[in-house]
Amino acid sequence: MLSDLPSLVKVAREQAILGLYNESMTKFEQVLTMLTGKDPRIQKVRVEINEEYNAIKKLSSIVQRFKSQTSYMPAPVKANSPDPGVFQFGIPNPSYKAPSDNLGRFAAAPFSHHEEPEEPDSWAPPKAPEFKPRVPGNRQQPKPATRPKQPPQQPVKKPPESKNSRNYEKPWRANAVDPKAEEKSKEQNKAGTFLESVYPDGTGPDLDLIQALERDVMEKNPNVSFDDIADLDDAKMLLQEAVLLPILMPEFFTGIRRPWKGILMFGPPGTGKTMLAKSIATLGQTTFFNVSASSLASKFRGESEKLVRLLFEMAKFYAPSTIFFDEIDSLGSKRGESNEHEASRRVKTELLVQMDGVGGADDDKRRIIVLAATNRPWDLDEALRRRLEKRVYIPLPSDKGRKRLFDIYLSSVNHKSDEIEWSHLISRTQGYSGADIANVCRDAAMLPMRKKLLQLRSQGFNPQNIAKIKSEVEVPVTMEDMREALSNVSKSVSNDDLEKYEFWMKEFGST
Ligand SMILES: Nc1ncnc2c1ncn2[C@@H]1O[C@H](COP(=O)(O)OP(=O)(O)OP(=O)(O)O)[C@@H](O)[C@H]1O
Repeated sequence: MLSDLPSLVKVAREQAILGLYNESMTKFEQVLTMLTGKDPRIQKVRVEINEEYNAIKKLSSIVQRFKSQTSYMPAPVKANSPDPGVFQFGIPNPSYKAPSDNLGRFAAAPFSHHEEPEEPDSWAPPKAPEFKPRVPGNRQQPKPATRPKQPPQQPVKKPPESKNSRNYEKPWRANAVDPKAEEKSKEQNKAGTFLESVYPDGTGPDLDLIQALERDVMEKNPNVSFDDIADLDDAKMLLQEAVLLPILMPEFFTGIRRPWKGILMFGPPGTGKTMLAKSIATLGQTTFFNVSASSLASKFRGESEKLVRLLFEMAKFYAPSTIFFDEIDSLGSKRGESNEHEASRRVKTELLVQMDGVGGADDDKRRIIVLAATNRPWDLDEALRRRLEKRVYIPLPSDKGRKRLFDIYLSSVNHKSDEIEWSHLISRTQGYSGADIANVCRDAAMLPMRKKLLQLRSQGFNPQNIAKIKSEVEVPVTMEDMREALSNVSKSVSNDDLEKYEFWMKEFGST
């Protein structure tokens, strides 16, 4: 991971030189996020990069301020104007709003605990004069016609090789980061949390995002086994081969045999795609990150790209990891308002960049598995589809699968297995998804209680009456209950949709 830093810093500097400050700052932010750990050498580099970042930030805000002058309406120059020559920008447009820092919170106070005076011997950004727009009231006070003073040009000196000066080449020299020490500090970091490694002093600008990821997205142990999932033998086999083997025998999966960048599970809703992702994470003993792609673009609006970046950083930290994007199509398709679309476009771009890094030469990158699921594969953005190299169809359960589903879901309730007409249930539930069958079983298991409650209706629902029926509701589920439940719960997938899945599978699917 650290091996990418020199090139990233180089690009960031070049962008700064070209005046692409926002792009440059984004790169520097990336670098700062990567510079984690308590190793004093890494921290030293971090401080130096942070200084460089702050200098560019300052420069950027000065430029922003200059740009904002274009929002001023040119004022008619009066012949007897008391102050004709100071500024030619005229009267401020009342609707004008100062441009907010479009970098958001990340740039608001990023890693800025090391504000130091700039050192001219290393890298002194040219200082532009501070521009203060005039307010109309100021026109009364005449001022001499003058241009804002330019600061004296500072000669750019070659950085001396002294111990205390900042030399931007130094950190990336071979001996700057000792690989062994890096490995060790990595191990030390792994003892703690990602948050501790990013913010050793417990606070930082992205604290809330990292906490949200750790709280809502990360599951250390999803605890779902293949046995909990009915049917889907082909999908299980394919996922084992595509996901688990590269973790277990990484030396084999190199070159053309490199692991897949991402795996897409597509098919009707409620067929066990999420369960499969969890079971793969459990089997490979990986940390599981369960991300709802639709909430990425809405809930974390404005911060979604950063969230994606942090997500992959976190996944590397806790590697081996499985990142599961549910409803991945929501990142590809256009939706409603224009700003919403823009937000999802940006987050998708970041996702593509991050996915390109998965499976690379870096050990941690190899041990990240990206799984995604969708019920609408035809809505998937092409670029995303290309990265999701393996595309697995998760169909409705077969006859055998439906029998297994009934076994799984009725096993937790008392039922008379001999009296149940299994063949009728199996044929009657043709076209039902796993989730539909779970609903049938739940409904059947609730029926005895519902019937009792109906009897109670006339007497009223009070604690005494409820206590009376408690023992009476624990009766076995019968075939009659199953029939009734079947008439209450319909299938949720249409035949038209099934045809669409088959068609898409033929066109883009993998076997
Ligand atoms: N093959 C299966 N084996 C066991 N349970 C299943 C199976 N398929 C679906 N289920 C049941 O359906 C519920 C929903 O499954 P899951 O969330 O994995 O489906 P999904 O395909 O991810 O659905 P969606 O596309 O709507 O997100 C599960 O909690 C489980 O109760």
